[in-house]
Amino acid sequence: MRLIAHDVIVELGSTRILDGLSFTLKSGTITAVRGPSGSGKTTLLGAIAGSVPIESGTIDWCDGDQAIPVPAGAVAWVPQGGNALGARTTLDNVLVAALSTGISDTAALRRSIQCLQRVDIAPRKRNDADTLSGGEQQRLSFARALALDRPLVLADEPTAGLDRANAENVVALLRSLRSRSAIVVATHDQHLIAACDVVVDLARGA
Ligand SMILES: Nc1ncnc2c1ncn2[C@@H]1O[C@H](COP(=O)(O)OP(=O)(O)OP(=O)(O)O)[C@@H](O)[C@H]1O
Repeated sequence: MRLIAHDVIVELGSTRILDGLSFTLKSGTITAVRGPSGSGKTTLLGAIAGSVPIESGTIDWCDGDQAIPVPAGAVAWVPQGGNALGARTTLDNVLVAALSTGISDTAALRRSIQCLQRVDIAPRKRNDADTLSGGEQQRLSFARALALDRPLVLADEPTAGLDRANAENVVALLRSLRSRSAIVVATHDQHLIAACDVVVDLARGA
């Protein structure tokens, strides 16, 4: 799978946020989108995911000879600061994602436990998500993304606010996901950038 962006322009209100971006992402790679605060990193992830409308240009999902708009069902989004339902258990949070893929209840439970083990928070599975630490919540977001099992993973500042050990865990997790997905991270973190295969530099949306 390749994702090809050509001359992408995004305007929000009267401001041009992305100004003619072109790049290619490939399955099996981790791409870092790097740039100063306000340069448009989150906006770019949103444009790829389809949640931010594009003024002009194209973002195509290419599988074999076919080029189509990025299917909503292809994207797993790991938002900055996590996306847990705080008053539900850690397991429920992952289960919701697993069940949304259409697998059976039994398979969803099995997959959810595996995903929690993979991010090393299975011992907290019965605890409400809002009792998890910041690092654990970040890992829970990844567990949800893993449970969705999608070919494109978009992670917004996945190591922000984490100590070095937790940030290293996230980097290891991203690298292990790489074999099955294309991964894009918006980040300022030099350690994470060093672990990526491709770096897209953004400055004032270009
Ligand atoms: N809905 C909106 N309407 C107008 N401007 C917006 C809107 N959303 C974002 N912006 C502006 O677009 C620019 C890019 O924002 P974006 O969040 O993509 O930057 P970023 O590089 O991810 O920043 P950070 O590193 O601080 O998270 C910023 O100047 C922001 O204020």
